[in-house]
Amino acid sequence: MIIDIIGAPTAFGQRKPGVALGPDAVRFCSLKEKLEDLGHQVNDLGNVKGTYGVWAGPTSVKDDEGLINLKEVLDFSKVLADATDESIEKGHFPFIIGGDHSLSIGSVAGISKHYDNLGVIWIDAHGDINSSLTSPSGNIHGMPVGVLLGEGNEDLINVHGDGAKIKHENLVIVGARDLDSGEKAYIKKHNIECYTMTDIRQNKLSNLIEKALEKLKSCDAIHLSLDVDSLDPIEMPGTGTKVNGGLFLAELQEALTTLYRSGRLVSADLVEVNPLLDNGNETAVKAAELTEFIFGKTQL
Ligand SMILES: NC(=[NH2+])NCCC[C@H](N)C(=O)O
Ligand SMILES: [Mn+2]
Ligand SMILES: [Mn+2]
Repeated sequence: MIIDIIGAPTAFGQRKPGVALGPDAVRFCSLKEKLEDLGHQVNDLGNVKGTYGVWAGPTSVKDDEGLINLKEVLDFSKVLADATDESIEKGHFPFIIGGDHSLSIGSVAGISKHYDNLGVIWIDAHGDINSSLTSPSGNIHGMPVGVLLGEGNEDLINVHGDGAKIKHENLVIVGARDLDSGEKAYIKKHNIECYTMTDIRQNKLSNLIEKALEKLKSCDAIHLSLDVDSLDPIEMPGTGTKVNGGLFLAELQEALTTLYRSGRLVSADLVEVNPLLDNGNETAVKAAELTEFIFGKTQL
């Protein structure tokens, strides 16, 4: 396939410095060469730039709805949506490296324009399914799934086309272990497919990915959104909202192999690598290794 690497160095969706350095930290792990070795053609499109630069900084402000850095997130989302839309339009596979998880508002908006029934597999310790009404923090990186489902701030919902970008039945959350009370209620109310860490320990991750693919069988394409905090902090120390009791690298590699073999992925985000919180560059190195499995690496 033809892969477009799109760096999305946004930090506006949260309040810890460093996550905007994620795209370069991952790309510097010979990412392009690694994917070329797997037989793909790879275009590194560099980093997307919003009007407000990359640093949220201490000037972050809450608006009336309690959202932090709304205008910056909105601006970045629009620019990124144009980039992913264009990549899909060309028949390429956009691979977006973050940056914080608010970037998925834009990346998925651009991709979803091309499909009637885009499925999303969201691998994350968190649900990211808050809205301004339920968010405990005001950080928009805790809200992208909510926004994509059509909840919360209208301007965010209407990025790159009016209204919701995905349907409740086309979403599967995997690896959840730190859901806010409003998120738990929302997931139950809308009957959203959600595999917690307990489910994963009882059933095995790759089996649950098979189940997710079955659940999404009527989708015309699938987008993967991979938050590195889905992995245990022992594996991924360099990320801003760590939660103990997470995935191990080997089981996620196996699950990504299952996803790759399905042939149904059309796009993916890899988010929340923060080099300033890392041990050396360990998290970015492992993120680059995981990326190889998204694109078909085998161990034999
Ligand atoms: N993409 C992430 N790391 N999200 C963390 C969200 C944490 C918390 N649920 C919040 O809404 O503030
Ligand atoms: Mn997330
Ligand atoms: Mn997370």
